[in-house]
Amino acid sequence: MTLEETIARIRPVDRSQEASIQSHIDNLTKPQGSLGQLENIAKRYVLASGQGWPSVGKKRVCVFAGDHGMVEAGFTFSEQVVTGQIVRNMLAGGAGINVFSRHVGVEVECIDVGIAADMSDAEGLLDRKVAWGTQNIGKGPAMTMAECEAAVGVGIERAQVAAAEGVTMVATGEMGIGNTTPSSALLAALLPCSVPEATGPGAGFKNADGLRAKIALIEQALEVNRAALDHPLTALAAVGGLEIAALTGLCLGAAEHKMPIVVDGIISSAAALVACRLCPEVADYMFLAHQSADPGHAYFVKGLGLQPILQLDLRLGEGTGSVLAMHLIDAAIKMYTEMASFTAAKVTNPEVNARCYPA
Ligand SMILES: Cc1cc2ncn([C@H]3O[C@H](COP(=O)(O)O)[C@@H](O)[C@H]3O)c2cc1C
Ligand SMILES: O=C(O)c1cccnc1
Repeated sequence: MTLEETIARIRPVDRSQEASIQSHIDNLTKPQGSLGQLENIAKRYVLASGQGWPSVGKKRVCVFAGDHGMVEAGFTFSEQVVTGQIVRNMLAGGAGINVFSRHVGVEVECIDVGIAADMSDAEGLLDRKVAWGTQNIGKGPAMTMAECEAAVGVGIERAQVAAAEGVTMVATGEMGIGNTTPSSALLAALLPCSVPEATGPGAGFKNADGLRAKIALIEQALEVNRAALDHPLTALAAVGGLEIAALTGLCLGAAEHKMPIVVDGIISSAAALVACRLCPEVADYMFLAHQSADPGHAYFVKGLGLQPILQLDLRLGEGTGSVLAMHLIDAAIKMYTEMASFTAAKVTNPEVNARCYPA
C-alpha cells in the first residue's frame, strides 16, 4: 500500500456515536465524570476502534531502529554503535521496553529500517533496512524522497501485518542514537516554536557544550534544508530520520485499519505530527502516552492537541511510555464493558450529585 493509497483509505471516526457512548459512560455505577480521563480515553477508544463493544485484545509495540548521520557532530552521549547494541539487547529481552512489555502483556517487534551496522546475524530482527543511517542534516537532507517513502512504507506494512494478525492496539517505539536531534528539528520546522525551545538534552551529552552544539546543528539543518520545510513529507525527508519516517507510516497505517495507536515521547511525537499534517483524521486514532521530560515535548503536546495519559518524567523512548499507557487504556476499555449500569445493578442514580459537581 502506498502512502497516497493509505491516506485515501483513512476515514474519520463516526462521531454520530459520541452521544450514546457518553450516555453509556454516564450510566455506569459512579458519579458522572468521576473516572476522569479514563472516561475520555474509553470514549475515544470506542470511536477509534469502530467497535461498539471493544474488548481488551492483542497489543504490540513496533520498535523501528535507525541511525543518524548527524552523530558525527560528536555531542551525543553515546556513539552510533550503541543503536545496534541496544537493539540486540531488545532481541534478548533485556531492554526497558521488554520489561514493561512483559509487565503489560505487549508483544515487541523490532524492525531495522536504517541501522548503520550489519545486523544480518541478529535473530528475530525484521530486516527492512532502507539505508545504513541517514546523512548529516546539518549538511543537507537526511535522506532522499525515495528513501523517506520507502521507510514510511515499512511502517504502513507493519500496521497492516499487525491488523491482519489480530492486533487491536499498537504502540510506537524507536531506537536510534541521535534521534532527538531530528525530532527537535521537525518540531521547530512544523510548529511555532524556536530551536532553543524545541531542543533538550535527549539522552544526554558528552560534555557541557552539548546543548549549544545541538541547537547550532539544528539551526544549521533548518537553514540548509529550508526549501524542503514547507511540506510535512519533504520536511521529514530533509530533517527527519528513517525510524521517524517508519513511525509516521505506522500512525497512518494504524488509522487506516482503525487500530488505536499509542504514541510515546518526543521522537514518536515528531512522527505522529507529520502523520497528522499529512492526514488530520489520524489524530482521532491516536493516544499520547505521556509527556516526556525532554522540554521540547511540551510543544508537541500542544501541537498534537492530545492529552498525555501519564506524567512520569520519562525520557527513555523505545516505546516505554506507550506500553505503560496501554495498561490504563485497557483499564478504560474494561470500565466501559465490565462496569454495571445503575439500572442493571439496581442502584439509585444520584443525578443531582452529578449536576452539583463543578465541571
Ligand atoms: C543506552 C541507551 C538506551 C536507549 N534507549 C533508548 N534511548 C533513546 O535515546 C536516543 C535518543 O537520544 P539522543 O538523541 O540524545 O541520542 C534514542 O535511541 C532513544 O530511543 C537510549 C539511549 C541510550 C544511550
Ligand atoms: O521523549 C523521549 O521519548 C526521549 C527523550 C530523550 C531520549 N530519548 C527519548
